[in-house]
Amino acid sequence: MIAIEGGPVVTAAAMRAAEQAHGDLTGLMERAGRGVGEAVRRLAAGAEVLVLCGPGNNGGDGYVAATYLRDMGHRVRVACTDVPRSDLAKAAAARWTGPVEPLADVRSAAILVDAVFGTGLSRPLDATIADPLRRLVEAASLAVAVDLPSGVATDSGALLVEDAPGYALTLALGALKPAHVLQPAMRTMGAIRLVPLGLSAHDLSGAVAMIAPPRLAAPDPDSHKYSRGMVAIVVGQMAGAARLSAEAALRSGAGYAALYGDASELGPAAIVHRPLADMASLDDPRIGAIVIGPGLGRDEAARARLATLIAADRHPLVVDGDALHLLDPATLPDRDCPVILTPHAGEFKAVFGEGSGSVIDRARDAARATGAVVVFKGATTVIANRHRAIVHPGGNSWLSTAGTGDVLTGAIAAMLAGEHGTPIEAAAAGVWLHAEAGRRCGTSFIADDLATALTLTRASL
Ligand SMILES: NC(=O)C1=CN([C@@H]2O[C@H](COP(=O)(O)OP(=O)(O)OC[C@H]3O[C@@H](n4cnc5c(N)ncnc54)[C@H](OP(=O)(O)O)[C@@H]3O)[C@@H](O)[C@H]2O)[C@@H](O)CC1
Ligand SMILES: Nc1ncnc2c1ncn2[C@@H]1O[C@H](COP(=O)(O)OP(=O)(O)O)[C@@H](O)[C@H]1O
Ligand SMILES: [K+]
Repeated sequence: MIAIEGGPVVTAAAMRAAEQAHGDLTGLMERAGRGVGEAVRRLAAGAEVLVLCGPGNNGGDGYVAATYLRDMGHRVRVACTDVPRSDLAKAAAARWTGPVEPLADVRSAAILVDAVFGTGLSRPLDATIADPLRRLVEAASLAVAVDLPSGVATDSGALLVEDAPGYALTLALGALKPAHVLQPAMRTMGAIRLVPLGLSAHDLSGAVAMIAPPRLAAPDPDSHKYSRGMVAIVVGQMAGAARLSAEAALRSGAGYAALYGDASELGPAAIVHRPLADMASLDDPRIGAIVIGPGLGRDEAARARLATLIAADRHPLVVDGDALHLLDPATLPDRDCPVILTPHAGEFKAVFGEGSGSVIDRARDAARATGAVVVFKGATTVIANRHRAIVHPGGNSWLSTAGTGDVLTGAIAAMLAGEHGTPIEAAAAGVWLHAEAGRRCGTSFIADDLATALTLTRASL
């Protein structure tokens, strides 16, 4: 089992293609089943294991794992939902010489290994499988899913079973699949670990990757406040939101954060306040990124300011909150300066409509249509540009409190202004810092605490 940070996230079809490109299908199943067997053996500590096998290759992995456990002298029983149907599963089942019990009334065991369905699940589970599976998972003291919990749709993360039971551990085979990073599937999986199968990075070269911690260097010895990145924030009707973004930008490492507009002088004294008589005030070439949207309001003045900034095309932009409701996405593709859009689900729908597929698919489609970096926020956050996507599978659900999105906007703007990588890398760095600050904040914190925590989060890198 190896770390999964930065690794690929691969759809069912791409996984099958990688398997074909590899060629040695028997070898892959051997490695998968053995990897599962080794992990289960370590965790089972001698307790009896029940392996449930389905008709396809997921079931084949189960037969290989059961055979390995038996050969190691472990107490193991096998039950099946159906006879093996794929050639690989037939060959694997033939090497299991013990009894195979029918699923319906099989006795539970302390350790349950679910190898019923993996990436080949094609429709909802019917009750003849779902009911005994749920009973056995719930009766086990440790339930382990092989590749995916049976009942989880690989590419969308949807649940194709009612009252899906919860597993302690899911052993992803070869690579993570979208369901390993998407809700509601993820909440049923317990800890997720990867069993490497030796598939080449080239064969797995999906365009979607798990987020990894950013590499953020300390300021150069000769750095000054502007070289560290200057962030300008357009203030609208609710100045508090803009202040949160400004504080987050500074605590993420920006050297200078200025609020442009009518803001009260509340908040950290380090935040600079400037009037916004006309948009020419934002022509300052030292500005590295402009934030527009947090607390902006949706009146005509706000709409005009956004349109002016987009048309001017003079600075990188981070467009959030209210500005997303005022945005005409058709104005984006021809810009030279990067644009990062940070919608939550409601804002995403307002700009791009419902879209189709998973949040990964929808974010990628939006990025392709606009040329912008799209940060689709939610329990899982997807950061996409025209060519690739980076997924943050969330973490602390206490982030669901007002103002945390404004903090994220500031963190992303700081990374963009500080030129921490390409725009998609800057956006991903901001998302990572924000989530890690959220993890450090624990429970029932407020957005102000989250902004404060960014300083120590940055220090941890
Ligand atoms: N890719 C790789 O690199 C590697 C992949 N490996 C493993 O292969 C797994 C994928 O195997 P797979 O393609 O055979 O699909 P799998 O999940 O076993 O199910 C297909 C079977 O289930 C059936 N079926 C489907 N839904 C059903 C339902 N609701 N109710 C009832 N039946 C249903 C379906 O029947 P059908 O839809 O045709 O009627 C078919 O018979 C993957 O997750 C991993 O574990 C590793 O071994 C090695 C490396
Ligand atoms: N359940 C959750 N789990 C993890 N992160 C979450 C959850 N809910 C919200 N977040 C994160 O919190 C932030 C909320 O942003 P947003 O909805 O724009 O809030 P606001 O508009 O109040 O600032 C986003 O970064 C989002 O990814
Ligand atoms: K499974």
